[in-house]
Amino acid sequence: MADNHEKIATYIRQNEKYYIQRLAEVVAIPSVSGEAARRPDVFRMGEWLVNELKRLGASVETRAPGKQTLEGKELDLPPVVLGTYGTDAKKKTVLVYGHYDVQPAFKSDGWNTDPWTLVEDSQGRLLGRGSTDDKAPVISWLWVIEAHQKLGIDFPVNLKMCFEGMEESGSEGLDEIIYAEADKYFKDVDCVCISDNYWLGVEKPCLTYGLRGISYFNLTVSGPGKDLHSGVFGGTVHEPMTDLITLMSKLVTVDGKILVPGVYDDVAPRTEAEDKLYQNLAFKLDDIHSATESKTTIFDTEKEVLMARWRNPSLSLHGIEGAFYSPGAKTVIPAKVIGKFSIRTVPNQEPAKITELVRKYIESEFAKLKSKNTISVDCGHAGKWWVADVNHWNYVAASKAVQKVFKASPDFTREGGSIPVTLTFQEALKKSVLLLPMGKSDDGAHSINEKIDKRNYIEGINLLSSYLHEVGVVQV
Ligand SMILES: C[C@H](N)C(=O)N[C@@H](Cc1c[nH]cn1)C(=O)O
Ligand SMILES: [Zn+2]
Ligand SMILES: [Zn+2]
Repeated sequence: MADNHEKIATYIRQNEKYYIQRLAEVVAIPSVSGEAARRPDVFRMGEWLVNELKRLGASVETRAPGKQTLEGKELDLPPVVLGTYGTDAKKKTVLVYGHYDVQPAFKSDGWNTDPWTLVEDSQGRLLGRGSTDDKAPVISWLWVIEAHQKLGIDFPVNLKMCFEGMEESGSEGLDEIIYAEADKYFKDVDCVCISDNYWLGVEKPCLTYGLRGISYFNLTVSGPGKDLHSGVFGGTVHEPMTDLITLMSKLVTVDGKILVPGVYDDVAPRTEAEDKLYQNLAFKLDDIHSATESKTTIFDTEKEVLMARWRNPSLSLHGIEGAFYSPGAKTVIPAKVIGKFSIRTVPNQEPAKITELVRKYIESEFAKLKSKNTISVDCGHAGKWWVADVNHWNYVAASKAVQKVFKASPDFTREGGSIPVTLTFQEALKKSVLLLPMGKSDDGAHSINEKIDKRNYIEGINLLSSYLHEVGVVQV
């Protein structure tokens, strides 16, 4: 196996240009799940995966998750792509998951280059929307298959792949498919691996065993029957924006404390064992300063920053639909505005309870305004937090793979982001789920100038391959 590891690693390094060119191909497909106009591109990206899987000899099935209403239009949800490579009863079966949709991106947001054209800069960074989240990790599974074929090396496991196109928009319909297929398509799965998050810092690889959940809210304030002239009607009507901004200002303090009563009640108390976890991690305040390109952190110690990210809930205000936001000076009173905010949830918070607390609080604050406008509060999508057992052989195998590829033992980390399907896999399949990130903390996922470092991409392919080989030799 040692020889195979070296052979594969050498082959992958030699084919760096090919892998970059293939990444450029998929970055050029603007598969934004959150924009109705981009839905055909999400489908196109799904088809790209289907075709590549077929080219590599995998058997491919798709599942249609149904329909959704977005921007007033009824749209088909993009397919869940299911690929199977190998069905040898003597081998372990590894299920890998990733998503082929991406966050929106506009050059005018502040990108230095066109978000849909992969650009390699002088520092070896591969810039483009979806480069790190999650296109490079998803296609890397394909390159692992291809490298084995080119080298004539026996594939170490049976691989089942599940790629979805709605992760950035709440994974609509996916849970139902996983539960329905638990005893069918996913029947023989022994463990699950997801590559869709980031190293804690920029130097050291990590394995991730926990995620926060997310409850995403829409707070709608409606008033006049149409947008109004502020010179004619300003001061005469209750303005939806004024109500909305008043309500949104009551959700969270400037230092991140959530103001919704009861929201902290179910947060798990800290333990001594947990306190020790924060020691000796490869994480410095400089890492968050470079990742945020600022020194705007609320906390001044690494431990407080990590606790805020991993084990405490947070509430972020994201935007206002219907508000005037363009350059210029339009003197409008918007008739209806929708405030968007989300709460990242942690053990042992329950999404249903969080929704009720938020609704009750906003309604009581709105009543105090004595406005004649109307409001509605709804939770657009919610996914639960997840924590895994790091002593499982799945983690041991991944740890050995990291050691082989990076000559370092990984940190064990939790993550502030959310991948709700992680918990679904754990609960529906009753198997260990591992997060094996490829990218770094400063990759700028969801932000402008998103990138993955060339080294992380290329060695990431190696890492996924080594991980499969380590799983292949596990005796249980
Ligand atoms: C961690 C993962 N790569 C990610 O970015 N997840 C998103 C999921 C999401 C949920 N609602 C919208 N997007 C995230 O954590 O924001
Ligand atoms: Zn992602
Ligand atoms: Zn994402």
